Amino acid sequence: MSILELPKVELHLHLEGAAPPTFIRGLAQEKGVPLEGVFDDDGHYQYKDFWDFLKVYEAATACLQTPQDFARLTTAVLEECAANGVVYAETFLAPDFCGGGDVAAWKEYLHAIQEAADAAERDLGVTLRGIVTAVRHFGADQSRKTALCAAETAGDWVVGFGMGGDEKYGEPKDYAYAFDMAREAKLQLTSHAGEWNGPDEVRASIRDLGIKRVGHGVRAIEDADLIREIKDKGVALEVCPGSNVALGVYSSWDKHPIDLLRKSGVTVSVSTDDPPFFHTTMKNEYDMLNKTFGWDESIFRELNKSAISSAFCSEETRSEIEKKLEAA
Ligand SMILES: O=c1[nH]cnc2c1ncn2[C@@H]1O[C@H](CO)[C@@H](O)[C@H]1O
Repeated sequence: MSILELPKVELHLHLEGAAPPTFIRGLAQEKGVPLEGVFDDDGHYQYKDFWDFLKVYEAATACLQTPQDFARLTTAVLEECAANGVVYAETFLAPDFCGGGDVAAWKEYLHAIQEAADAAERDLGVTLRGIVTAVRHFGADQSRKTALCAAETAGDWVVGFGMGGDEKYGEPKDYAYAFDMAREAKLQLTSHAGEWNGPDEVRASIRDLGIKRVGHGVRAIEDADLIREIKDKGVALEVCPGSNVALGVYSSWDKHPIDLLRKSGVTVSVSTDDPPFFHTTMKNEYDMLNKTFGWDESIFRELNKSAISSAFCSEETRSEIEKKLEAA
């Protein structure tokens, strides 16, 4: 089987960040929302660096205003996932963009998102689960509101709690209260770390937030003790190589540490992060990993098996997806 056609598991996907540009432009036009500076002349998302990317991301998200808009977004994103052979995805959902952290409003948005996801599972064969996500640069107070939204909707579908955004803002321990609240609600935990900051950020996030997965985490490669700790604790890294190259964390694919991380025995998975922003897809990630590091079918099969084993879903869902992976 061609590696591009393999069934795939994707654990690190921001829902708004996966919005196709045509979808955002259509919605902005419908609602009369100006989108200055969001797109270049060719209609692609444009940004100067990571911090500008965060601003453009938030500007594009401004035209997503109702639960129905998020339902349509979910459908558009899952169509892309299915076209790339993704059979299971976990997506970051930010209550900040879905009612501003108000629990009642969040429940309405979530209901709409879940309905669209159920339809896509039925029609396209792609299973989605949600990770409610705080945005770090919105601050620790806001992260508590987000954690309350997460705790109030924790269950079979909202399976995790996480944090994304600017890791140069504050410190992991500032967000410990939010992560504690989520843990008490039986949510599984992940946080972005070691994308822009170095190994100490990953170490502090594992220690102070009790996370079992790290978003990116790639800069852990700079510290052999940390690599040992990550393996000992069974922490898995959600690696997004195309994102890291597009944003300039690494200057080219051949400088990316994913192959070294895998060879050192760290559990890694592969995701697209915010695919249209980074001109990537899951098929493109596989293609580039194959071309750059010679990853073959057996490595990709191994990768997907270990990704589903570190997924946050129920055991029942996990074994259904495992069957799908084995059947192909
Ligand atoms: O590549 C990334 N690195 C760090 N944070 C990100 C990235 N992509 C998106 N977000 C953050 O996630 C939030 C929504 O889930 C976005 O608001 C953005 O701050």
